[in-house]
Amino acid sequence: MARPYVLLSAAVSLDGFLDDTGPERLLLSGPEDFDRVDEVRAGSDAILIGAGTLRTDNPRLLVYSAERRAARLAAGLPEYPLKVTVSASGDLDPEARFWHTGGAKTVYTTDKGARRLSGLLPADVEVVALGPDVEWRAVLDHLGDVKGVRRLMVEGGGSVHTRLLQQGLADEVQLVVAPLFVGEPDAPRMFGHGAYPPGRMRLVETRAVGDVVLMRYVPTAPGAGRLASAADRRWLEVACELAAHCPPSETAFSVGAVVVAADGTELARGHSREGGDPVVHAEEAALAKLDPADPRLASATVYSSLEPCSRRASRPAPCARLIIEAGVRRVVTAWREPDTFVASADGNAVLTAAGVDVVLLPEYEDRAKAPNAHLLPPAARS
Ligand SMILES: NC(=O)C1=CN([C@@H]2O[C@H](COP(=O)(O)OP(=O)(O)OC[C@H]3O[C@@H](n4cnc5c(N)ncnc54)[C@H](OP(=O)(O)O)[C@@H]3O)[C@@H](O)[C@H]2O)C=CC1
Ligand SMILES: Nc1c(N[C@@H]2O[C@H](COP(=O)(O)O)[C@@H](O)[C@H]2O)[nH]c(=O)[nH]c1=O
Repeated sequence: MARPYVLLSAAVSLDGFLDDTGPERLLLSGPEDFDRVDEVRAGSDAILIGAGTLRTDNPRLLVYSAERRAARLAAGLPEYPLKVTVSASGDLDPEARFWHTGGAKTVYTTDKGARRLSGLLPADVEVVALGPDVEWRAVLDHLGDVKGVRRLMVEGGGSVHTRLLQQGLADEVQLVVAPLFVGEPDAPRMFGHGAYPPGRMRLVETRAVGDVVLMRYVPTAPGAGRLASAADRRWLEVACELAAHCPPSETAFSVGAVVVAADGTELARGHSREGGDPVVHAEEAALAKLDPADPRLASATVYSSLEPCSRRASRPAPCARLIIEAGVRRVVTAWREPDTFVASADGNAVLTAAGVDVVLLPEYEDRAKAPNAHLLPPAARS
């Protein structure tokens, strides 16, 4: 399962609105920013909007620069990214410009919505019925697994942005603030009410683009239970990067680990053989940096590039036990331990039996394996 990277993109007024209540679409971006948006579109495999935006804005959602379209073709990509919309009701105007411009189009809808749309839309539009409801995880899984979308740009509107962020499914927010006011209480906002991931997002870039300011944020708060969030993927990537920086060894794995509080604060990180200790494991090194009485451990997540060990010769306590004793209730890992040093390692099962939620994200397995390729038989290296 390879879910796409999900980038939320929008422009808001200084008082936080996405649009006004007038009949015309409010242009918040200036020419320079619309050109930047065009560039982001050209770098995406698909562009998604909610049915509300389709009905209100009647957008085309094209890549307007001929050079960018030519570059896509030269790279072996379709001239235009796939256009995607999501509608529970199936209340979509077949005359809308969305259907009659650009390249391929897909609609995600309910079984009921699909019945309503049957025979209405142009024949080349794919209608995907996802059951009684449209679950965002199902949409993203279908886009990744079936449509081969790796990078998805979401261009609103407010309901779609809100749901994706609240469900922990947004990998990045690109928000532009435009120097004007809307001042209408009923105008749509970028984000609505409800429960958002806790804590602070991480600011990764600010840039003036003409008279607007672009801010790029990435999520930090781990997911909950056995469902993986976008932030989980980012932290697991950090663990895999740490694994790549371990002192090399012929007799032990290179592993990276990060301990992250529920609000997205990094509590500690560690890697194999850290600090000149030839046998220390990544999770052990990270947990050793924390006060065992730290109250944040009970709701923290441990990210480890390799399944935590359940048996070891070098030290009495395996990492699965250290994690359980630390009071941590959630572990995210990329790679099940192979039989290289221990037969039938079962750290994930030990953790699960102790009530810890274990999330395995096999799409990161190759990254976790990379610094360990010399320890694996050729067939198991990727
Ligand atoms: N300034 C900017 O950058 C942008 C501004 N906008 C503005 O935003 C406004 C539109 O926002 P909004 O009204 O919130 O509409 P949205 O575009 O967010 O679409 C909401 C609709 O999407 C469908 N939908 C969303 N989630 C689901 C789900 N889980 N299951 C099923 N269907 C789902 C529903 O369609 P259905 O009702 O058919 O069931 C729902 O009504 C417009 O005024 C537009 O101009 C939009 C984009 C960018
Ligand atoms: N108004 C607004 C945006 N609106 C987005 O652009 C879509 C229309 O694109 P197009 O069909 O190419 O004209 C529209 O439906 C909505 O998703 N985007 C922005 O970056 N800045 C803006 O100020």
